[in-house]
Amino acid sequence: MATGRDKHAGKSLGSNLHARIKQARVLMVGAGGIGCELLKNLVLTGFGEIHIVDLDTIDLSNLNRQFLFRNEHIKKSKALVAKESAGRFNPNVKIEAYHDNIKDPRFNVAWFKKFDIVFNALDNLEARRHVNKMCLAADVPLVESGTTGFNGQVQVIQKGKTQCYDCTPKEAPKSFPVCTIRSTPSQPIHCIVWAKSYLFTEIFGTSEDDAPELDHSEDSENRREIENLRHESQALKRIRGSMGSEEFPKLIFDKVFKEDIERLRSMEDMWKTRKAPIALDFEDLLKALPTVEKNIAKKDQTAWTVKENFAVFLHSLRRLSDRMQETKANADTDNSPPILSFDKDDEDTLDFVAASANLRSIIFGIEGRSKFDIKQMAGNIIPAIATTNAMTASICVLQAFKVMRAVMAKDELSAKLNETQLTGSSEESPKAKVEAAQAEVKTDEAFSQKLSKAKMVFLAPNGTERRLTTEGLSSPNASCPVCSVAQSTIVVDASRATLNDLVEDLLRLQLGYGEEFSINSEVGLLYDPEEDANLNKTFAELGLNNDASITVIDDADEGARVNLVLHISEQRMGSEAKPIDLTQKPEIPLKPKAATPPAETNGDSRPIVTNGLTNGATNGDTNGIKRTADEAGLEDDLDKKKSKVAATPDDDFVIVDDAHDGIIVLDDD
Ligand SMILES: Nc1ncnc2c1ncn2[C@@H]1O[C@H](COP(=O)(O)OP(=O)(O)OP(=O)(O)O)[C@@H](O)[C@H]1O
Ligand SMILES: [Zn+2]
Repeated sequence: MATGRDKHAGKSLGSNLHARIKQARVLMVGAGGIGCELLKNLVLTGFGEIHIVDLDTIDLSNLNRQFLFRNEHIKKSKALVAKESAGRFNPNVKIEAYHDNIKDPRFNVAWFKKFDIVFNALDNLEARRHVNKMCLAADVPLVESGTTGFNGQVQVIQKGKTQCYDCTPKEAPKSFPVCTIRSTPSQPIHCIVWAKSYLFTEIFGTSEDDAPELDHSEDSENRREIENLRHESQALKRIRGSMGSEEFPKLIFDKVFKEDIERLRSMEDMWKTRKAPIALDFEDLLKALPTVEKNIAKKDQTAWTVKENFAVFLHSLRRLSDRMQETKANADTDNSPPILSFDKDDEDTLDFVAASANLRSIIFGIEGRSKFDIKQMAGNIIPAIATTNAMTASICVLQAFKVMRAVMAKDELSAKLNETQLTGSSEESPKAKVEAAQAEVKTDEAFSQKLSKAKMVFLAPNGTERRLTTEGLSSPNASCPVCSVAQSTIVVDASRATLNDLVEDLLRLQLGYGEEFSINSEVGLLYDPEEDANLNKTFAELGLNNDASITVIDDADEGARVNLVLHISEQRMGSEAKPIDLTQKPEIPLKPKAATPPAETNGDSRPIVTNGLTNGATNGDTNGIKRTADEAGLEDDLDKKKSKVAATPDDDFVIVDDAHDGIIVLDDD
């Protein structure tokens, strides 16, 4: 029976679920904006054992919303400080913290299997995808979440039952064609990307070729200009050599704000339907310099005039050049040449990018932006909102309750099954076997039925009918390259087994693969019919060690099977034993014939959230009319809850403010 600190949680959840939660072992990946809120919720609800992984240290800019962190924690590990701060809320909870990347090999499939449930509180696509894969491989439920500004999203993922994170394609971060940026800007963002990813990097960094914002694909419009632009960059690089000299600022200025502009302007075709750019004059602006306020760079809320931008440009260029010269002087001669990189929180780099972007905007007749706005745009900052994070984190926990109910249903039936087996006459009897199979099906059904109460939840800005909207969980996408795959484990003696053993013995002979297939590892292609250079290399030579996985892609024209993921378990085997073998022969279904139509794309690293009305319309909540209890799956517990809210709460939540014991059960239908 729940007492003391557990009383309310115990009453809200019902004693069975509450007791199970106390036994639960959970993993939380990411201890940032959502993570801090989530950890507090998990600890206060009474989840028994919580493991936290975060690779980062605390930054000043985290403190406004990551409330487990204080000034004195800056530069310390997020995971360790989060553990320390949240641990004080409930001494009964065991917390383990790891200051590490979740992709580290020590967090392998066996390690993931230890958890009843995993929560993602991450900020990037790559890590989200990795955890998604690990949870699929370990068959552990995952609660995935993300926020952007006022938008939030929570998704429950369970192998074989629901869509996984990769069932819907995700868009790569937004990029711009290189010609828009370099030749025909029309919006402030184009000039900001130019200043940050081209001008700044050409003068102080490595080449622009690496900038993700620039799309170098040579379509018909791009191709014409790209060659010229290469010449321009090379000329700029030559000027870079004169950094530190008196004439350096003028050389740069004349190059990018005068000569390049005049060259562009001379291409008359380009300006038939666009306003032609007007070059700036260094000497004219220099004359106006004495009239510019000294601390203009500090005024970050208003758009500066042309002479103010010029002043900030000159001043920041000098500061950055001095920094470069200084690093160069102190640099070890063996090391690669010093570079600076743009950082929105580095005042010198921000001033330079803001002033250069605005000067270019003026040239192209585009509206200038304040330094404050440019900081947001150049840093790709969508303001993180503490309230959105808090609401999203609480929805994660509400969804986790539903997952835990499903887990309980599974536990219960498995326990019964074990009992029957123990008391049964003979384990080998056909009757016992049939009973065991039936019980397994029943367990799976009970699990699925409970899990189907979980929802995909969207948090959208005001102005829609409801701030929170939900959608039932969809079944896995049959063509998903990540979850609609067959999986198996292979035991490998890495020093003896070659790729050829895998191809010939295991895949062709044992699993019946034909000629057309390829094998990929995390680092890329290992084998296909044209790429046989690795065949004689051993697993050890190919860097395929314990816990690595490889994917076999069947490319047969007819009857191709779904991708096969093979997890490697390294073992030393005697020289007479096969150096590579399957632990169990996997069933590999055929690929579905018709591809499912592409689902809605889901934004960049954090999910873009569909707006509330759309969701409402697709999930039966048409025009804000509330679904009936039956539609919402509440049929049998609505009455129970009305009479006595917390005594035996079962599946869904309805808002019932019970005057007798003051407990509010939340509506998340
Ligand atoms: N591969 C990873 N392994 C472990 N932790 C990760 C990994 N990738 C990201 N994280 C962590 O996920 C958290 C995400 O939190 P959040 O979105 O609030 O970002 P932030 O860096 O704290 O803030 P902001 O990006 O807004 O400045 C961060 O603490 C980050 O360190
Ligand atoms: Zn999937």
